[in-house]
Amino acid sequence: MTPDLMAQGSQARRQHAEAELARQQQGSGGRSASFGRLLTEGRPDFGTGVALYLDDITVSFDGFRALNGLSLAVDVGELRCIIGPNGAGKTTMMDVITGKTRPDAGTASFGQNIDLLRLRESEIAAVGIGRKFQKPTVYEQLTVFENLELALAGDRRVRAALFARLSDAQQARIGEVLQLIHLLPQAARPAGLLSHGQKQWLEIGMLLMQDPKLLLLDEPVAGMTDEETERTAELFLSLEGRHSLVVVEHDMKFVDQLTQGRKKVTVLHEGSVLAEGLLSEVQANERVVEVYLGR
Ligand SMILES: Nc1ncnc2c1ncn2[C@@H]1O[C@H](COP(=O)(O)OP(=O)(O)OP(=O)(O)O)[C@@H](O)[C@H]1O
Repeated sequence: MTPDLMAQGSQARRQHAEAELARQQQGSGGRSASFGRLLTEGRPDFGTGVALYLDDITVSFDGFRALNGLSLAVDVGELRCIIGPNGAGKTTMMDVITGKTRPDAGTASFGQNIDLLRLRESEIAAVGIGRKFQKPTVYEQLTVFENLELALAGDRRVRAALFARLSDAQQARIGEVLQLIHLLPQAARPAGLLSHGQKQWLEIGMLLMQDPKLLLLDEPVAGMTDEETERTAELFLSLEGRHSLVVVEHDMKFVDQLTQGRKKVTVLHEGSVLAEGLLSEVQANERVVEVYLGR
């Protein structure tokens, strides 16, 4: 291509871009509307008040249905506890939401616009879904503060994150999270010296550094003392509203602390929802009692 043609081409592109921008500013539809959608791609639209929506999800492992027509909706800011006997499909459900397992059928969306089944695991984390596994995975040699600092980098590139200078806003955010997870006095301690419960809080803090809109927590109080369990309930209650939380848990005392006698609990069994309602209601449900007692 001659320099003249190149210049004409770049001028034409600039004119096209300017015209596109002008059309957008006038609020006209057509191409500008789709251009607008392109720009907001990746941000969940919570306009309907629903954060997570699973519909008729089926996952089979060698013909065995770990999830069998599972449908579930979690509202924006809601704290939802999921209970169910061993093998009910709770972990598989988390795996589907985070892109680790692809279902054979069904739909899964984040907000009303993000199709989770089309995204990779890293993309799902990037749109605002954080997952906490049962076992804490913190950097034992690094201090509590450094662990949170690393989490700011998102992809946990250790060297790059530790050598980058923190802005005032980032330092303030780390301070806020330290306070929230009750680890401010431990900020300079190596994470390896923390108790099991404190490590769990630190990992939750690391997730919070990314400000996820939805947090998935798998048996967060397993192995904690009663006091640590109570503090964890307080922490989750303080997150409710600002984040949606899905908590998979076997400890009914903890579920009771979280639901405060007024929040909905979901019972999974054999890969689908067996019952939904207040904890007292589902505990009185005969079918729920049967599956827990294995009759
Ligand atoms: N990769 C896999 N291959 C074969 N079967 C699997 C696989 N993953 C899960 N399953 C089976 O699917 C069913 C649901 O498992 P899942 O781990 O989701 O249950 P769960 O409710 O999380 O159980 P738990 O409370 O014991 O953690 C179980 O019967 C399990 O053995």
